[in-house]
Amino acid sequence: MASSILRRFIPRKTTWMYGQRMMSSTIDVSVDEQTGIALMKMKRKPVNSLNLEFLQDIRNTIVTLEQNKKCKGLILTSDVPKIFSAGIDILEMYQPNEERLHNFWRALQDMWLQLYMTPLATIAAINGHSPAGGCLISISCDYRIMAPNYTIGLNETLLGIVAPFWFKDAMCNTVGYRETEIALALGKLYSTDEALQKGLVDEVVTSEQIMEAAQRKMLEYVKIPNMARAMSKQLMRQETADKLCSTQDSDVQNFVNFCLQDKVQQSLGFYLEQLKKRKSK
Ligand SMILES: CC/C=C\C/C=C\CCCC/C=C/C(=O)SCCNC(=O)CCNC(=O)[C@H](O)C(C)(C)COP(=O)(O)OP(=O)(O)OC[C@H]1O[C@@H](n2cnc3c(N)ncnc32)[C@H](O)[C@@H]1OP(=O)(O)O
Repeated sequence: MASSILRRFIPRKTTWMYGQRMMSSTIDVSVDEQTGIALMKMKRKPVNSLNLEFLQDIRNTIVTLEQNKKCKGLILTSDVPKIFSAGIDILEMYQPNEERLHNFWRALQDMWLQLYMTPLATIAAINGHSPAGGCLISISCDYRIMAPNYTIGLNETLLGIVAPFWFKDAMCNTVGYRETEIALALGKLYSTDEALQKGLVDEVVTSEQIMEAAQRKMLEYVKIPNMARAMSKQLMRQETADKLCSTQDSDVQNFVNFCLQDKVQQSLGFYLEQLKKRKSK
């Protein structure tokens, strides 16, 4: 179902499959062939930040699961305590190698297109903080369950950078135009309760209950006739995905030009310093 455009790039082969288990250094995946449900745990320590190779691994895993005839649904969660994903690895954008920067953004686009449009049913079990790119992964799933006392949102402006149009579109599709406008301007990180209230997440359960809740909800999804469910998702999302598909090259170039500006580099350097200072307090 994912359009042929999404399959133009062959992902790196760094994920190994042992029967119903797939492993890479950053991802652990198991598939329950009885239920058709796969569980993907992100484990790029310390904070599941998204660098080039991790993004390729995530996409590669989704492609492999799509090819598994027995797999119908995917639950995404984190193996890192208290952090779902800290978003993009800021070190990919700070003082970058230009060629790698191109490849990095392309990998982010490709991962997003694969996840957003996958015919698999997807549930994010958000068991930790989920800023920026972490929020993007969450809102690209079909359903979100979050544990209490964490934060989620598109906080890019706090770093002196701007969420690209496709982050904005995915957010708008989730919480609506006005809420997105406010959220992006303020770089708003929502508490779990606020996120539930605004519809950024669909359900809140304790950390202890989150996997069970995700499994329960996923059983509802995989019970629906597969093709009908996948086509209804395509109906809702294709237009948004096509907007990026038709402008991928210029989006990479805009990102690279934006990142290489002195002002942006200064902001990123400052933000990284703040992160380190906060830690030493
Ligand atoms: C014209 C426009 C065109 C195109 C668009 C232009 C621009 C592009 C925009 C790109 C979109 C960006 C998306 C993003 O995802 S940006 C990243 C945003 N992420 C964050 O702001 C999160 C920052 N991190 C935190 O808030 C905390 O770390 C967190 C996740 C709450 C965890 O807290 P804690 O458990 O206390 O852990 P530490 O803070 O001590 O962190 C441990 C360790 O990890 C480092 N780190 C944290 N986050 C990141 C990160 N995102 N990237 C890289 N490194 C990170 C942190 O510095 C610590 O490092 P140390 O070496 O000190 O151990």
